Amino acid sequence: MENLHESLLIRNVSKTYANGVHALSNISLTIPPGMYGLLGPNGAGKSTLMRTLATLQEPDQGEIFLGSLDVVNQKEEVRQTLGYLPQEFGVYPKATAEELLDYFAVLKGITHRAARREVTEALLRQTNLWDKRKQKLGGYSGGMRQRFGVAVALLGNPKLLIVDEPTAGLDPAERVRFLNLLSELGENSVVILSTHIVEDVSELCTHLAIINKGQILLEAQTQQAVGALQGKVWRTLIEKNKLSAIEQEHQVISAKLLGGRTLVHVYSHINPGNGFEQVAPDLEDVYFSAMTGNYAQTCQQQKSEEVAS
Ligand SMILES: Nc1ncnc2c1ncn2[C@@H]1O[C@H](COP(=O)(O)OP(=O)(O)OP(=O)(O)O)[C@@H](O)[C@H]1O
Repeated sequence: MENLHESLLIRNVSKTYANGVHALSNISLTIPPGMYGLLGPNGAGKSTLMRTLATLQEPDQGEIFLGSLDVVNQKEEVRQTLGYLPQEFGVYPKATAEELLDYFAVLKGITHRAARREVTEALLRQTNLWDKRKQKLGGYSGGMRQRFGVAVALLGNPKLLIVDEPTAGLDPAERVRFLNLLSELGENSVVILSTHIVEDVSELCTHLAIINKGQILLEAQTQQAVGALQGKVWRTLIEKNKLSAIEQEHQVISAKLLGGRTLVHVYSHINPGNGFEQVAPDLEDVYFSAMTGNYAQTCQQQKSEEVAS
């Protein structure tokens, strides 16, 4: 069993906005220490959940516990141990990284000057910004700004670190640097990475949840989720105009352009024939299978096979 007294427990959380959008419908998740991926398309409800966990908005109903802390009713205590890197992270362009981090450290309650110098130096080194500490933030690249955001979020050694869509807009090299930084973060705190980019989760997160239209479609260990599709994913490369025929005959997981043709992945318990070949499943197959409802079918089938044996 996971370490529940260090975990983040989300129980039956719902949120409906004034315009009637059900952003979260009865969400329950158990998030253990370590890297956890919350994966879903635009509008799925990820930011609503992240802002709720970050005590910036309230759910209509439900409970959230970080260890023994009640996140909904003990906001101040939670904020003492929370790091949050929002989707839009604004910085003061005229301040240097060193100045602004020092300022945020004061706000976080690190009032002793020597202690503050030690903490800010350690964080600027950890985020690989030490050499750029005297540069104004207005001149930082997107990736450097995101890493500075992590330095701010890590002030005070948070037990809960929330990172909302961090790699959107980063170039490939900056993205890799940023993901490497996240992967080095302690295993003792809960780190939630909210994203619509499947590779971010597959490269980093031991556990994940897939969310769509305010509902959790899947909550699993990443490796196990991929393993459950073993032997059930088949691919073929076709001309684009054959896709609708394939869609009528098979359960299509995904279809994407590859060198002018269309690479199709389908879900099937048996060899679909017709030039399909079996392919080792990956997290993208899990994601699209969950989105199309095929993943739930896999789990149902596995359960009935277990009962039968
Ligand atoms: N303040 C708000 N008022 C009304 N509706 C909102 C508000 N914030 C979000 N929504 C709606 O709630 C749903 C979930 O939005 P949310 O931003 O949580 O999703 P998301 O998964 O983070 O998507 P994105 O990646 O596009 O930010 C969407 O339909 C969105 O339009």
